[in-house]
Amino acid sequence: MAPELLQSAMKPVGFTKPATLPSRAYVTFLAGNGDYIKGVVGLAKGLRKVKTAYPLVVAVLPDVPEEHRRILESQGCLVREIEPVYPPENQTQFAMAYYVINYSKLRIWEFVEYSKMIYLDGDIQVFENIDHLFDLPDGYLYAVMDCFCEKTWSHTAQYKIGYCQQCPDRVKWPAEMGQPPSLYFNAGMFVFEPSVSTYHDLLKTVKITPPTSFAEQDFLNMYFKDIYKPIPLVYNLVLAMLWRHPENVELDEVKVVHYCAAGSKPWRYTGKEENMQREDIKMLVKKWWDIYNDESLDYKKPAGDGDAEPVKLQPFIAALSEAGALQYVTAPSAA
Ligand SMILES: O=c1ccn([C@@H]2O[C@H](COP(=O)(O)OP(=O)(O)O)[C@@H](O)[C@H]2O)c(=O)[nH]1
Ligand SMILES: OC[C@H]1O[C@H](O[C@@H]2[C@@H](O)[C@H](O)[C@@H](O)[C@H](O)[C@@H]2O)[C@H](O)[C@@H](O)[C@H]1O
Ligand SMILES: [Mn+2]
Repeated sequence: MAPELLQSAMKPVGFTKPATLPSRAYVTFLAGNGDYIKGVVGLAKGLRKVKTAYPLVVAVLPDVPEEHRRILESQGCLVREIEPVYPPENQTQFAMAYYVINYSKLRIWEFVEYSKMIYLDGDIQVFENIDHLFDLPDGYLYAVMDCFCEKTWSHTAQYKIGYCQQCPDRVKWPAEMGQPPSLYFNAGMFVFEPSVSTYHDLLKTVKITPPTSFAEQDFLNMYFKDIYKPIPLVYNLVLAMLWRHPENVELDEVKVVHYCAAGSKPWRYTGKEENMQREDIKMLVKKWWDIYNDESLDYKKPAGDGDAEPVKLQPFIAALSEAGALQYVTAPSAA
């Protein structure tokens, strides 16, 4: 090999990382300048604790302040700004007034640099690794079935007759009311495949779909009705299941907890609302705080992350020096 070639071969070349992006990622959604940032930081640390192999993308609305975005980046999150999505003008009373902003979740279908993503609400915590869900067969949307028993459902026919898909035999769906409702998922957690065509069709459809009380959750259930596949509730424990369907819950088996019951958001927990003094709720809120407060789970930028990774030259240099090799100079470290 010509000397000058040898020379260049010995510099710690800018060993660029492979161009391929991870084709899988977790994604969550953050709006406003309020305290949901704590939920997302907790989620980022929880995913790190379970040693997920994939990054966490945070889709942020323009109203998320720079300071919060920096906090998320300091926790290793990939922050992506999205534009809001508004439902058509409507007189609908959403179950919670702020649900209108949740339509903006639909923007995550445009994150097509990822072939498959797992969406998680910011009020979710992952206590056991669920990376295996990325290996579920393509072509479906996977999510956990919701429960219709909370007061938030009091406007619905199923609530009025006491029907819930979690226990379809307790109160059977009356034949005179036609078919029972299709299986309905909680939109706080789902496995999906970003797609430009689906994204555009979602946005086109949302513009002509009258909004309903559970906002984008109702919309997503309607839109994906034919490809929705239920997965076990261990992947998204909607807390109300603990008092509405305890027979369906094996708490020790639960991998993902969704703090969606009124008063259960750990970062603003007071214990005053109904069911919030339950021992299992207090235990789950403490589990969330233990992760949130664990500094050992803070993101540590890998040494030389993002810089050129010097090629390991020592063995090569040793061999050359034995062969009475030419004088050489190593380039300064990139660090
Ligand atoms: O002020 C808000 C309200 C909601 N969210 C995001 O929207 C998700 C859905 O709202 P929420 O979890 O409160 O609905 P729930 O599951 O409690 O019905 C949250 O988890 C957050 O990721 C947010 O970032 N800021
Ligand atoms: O915007 C609508 C929201 O609807 C869902 O929350 C509901 C649902 O879980 C009900 O079953 C509960 O009774 C209720 O408490 C809870 O808020 C999703 O968790 C959330 O991500 C979001 O889609
Ligand atoms: Mn939620």
